[in-house]
Amino acid sequence: MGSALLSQWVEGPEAITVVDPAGSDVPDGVTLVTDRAAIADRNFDLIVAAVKPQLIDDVLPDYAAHLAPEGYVLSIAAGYSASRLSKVMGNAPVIRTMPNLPAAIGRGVSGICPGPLATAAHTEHAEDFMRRAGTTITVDSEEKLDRVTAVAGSGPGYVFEIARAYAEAAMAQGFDEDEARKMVLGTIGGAVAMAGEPGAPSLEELRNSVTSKGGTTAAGLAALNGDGGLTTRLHDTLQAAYERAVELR
Ligand SMILES: NC(=O)C1=CN([C@@H]2O[C@H](COP(=O)(O)OP(=O)(O)OC[C@H]3O[C@@H](n4cnc5c(N)ncnc54)[C@H](OP(=O)(O)O)[C@@H]3O)[C@@H](O)[C@H]2O)C=CC1
Ligand SMILES: O=C(O)[C@@H]1CCC=N1
Repeated sequence: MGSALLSQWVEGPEAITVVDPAGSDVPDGVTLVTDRAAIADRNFDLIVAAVKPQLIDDVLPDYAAHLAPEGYVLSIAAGYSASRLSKVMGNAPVIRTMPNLPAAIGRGVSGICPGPLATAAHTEHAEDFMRRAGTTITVDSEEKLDRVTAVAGSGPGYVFEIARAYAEAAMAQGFDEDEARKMVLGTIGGAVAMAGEPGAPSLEELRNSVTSKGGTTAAGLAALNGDGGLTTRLHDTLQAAYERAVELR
């Protein structure tokens, strides 16, 4: 996820340093450091915590001394609370954000939640910074951010899985993989773009506009969600993701 954001942030004017012991590829213009000793005497206006939540306690304390006096920490980690991170970073100002993977093409959706000691200026900076990777929604509690995580952070995973299953079903109808992918992604992309047009009807109205009485869509929809099973499954999906975020706090 860090690389996805980096691909957009690199277009801006800031000098960016990535610390990655594995030495992964970084875009031109970004400084890669594999050993923290290389930045021993440097301070940063912003430190982005982009490791897995389970690694924060081990990794982040080493960076507390590298935060500039007016700086803040921006965490993209799921669940891990801002107050816990602030303590780990020597009582630093923290803002949590929850991006999602289409940030890689500037089409992400990022929740933002100011944490302990974050000033209005920090929040404004975080909003501007995350807007470079797509749209943002600022929420006033971490509880809400963990729900953004369930809906949007993990969301591309659900969408890719739904598209994969849809394509698999298309292949069972006799199409090859390329044909199935073209039809499924074209259909999803076209429908989503139509629903996103300014002044578009509600999602329910749009669904109804495809559904001729006694026709093929009605037959398909009855099988898809006639018993409400899909709706229940999606409620369960978001709840499970939210509960996992709570476990990671
Ligand atoms: N994936 C997603 O769609 C989203 C992820 N997130 C959050 O982003 C964070 C990263 O997740 P994700 O990108 O999926 O995980 P990845 O494992 O792909 O990325 C984590 C990166 O951190 C590197 N790393 C490991 N140890 C260190 C260290 N000591 N110092 C610096 N870098 C280190 C890893 O290197 P190596 O691979 O060599 O171990 C890896 O490149 C998580 O906190 C997650 O909750 C948030 C929103 C969406
Ligand atoms: O699966 C995860 O934990 C991360 C956070 C949201 C998306 N991916």
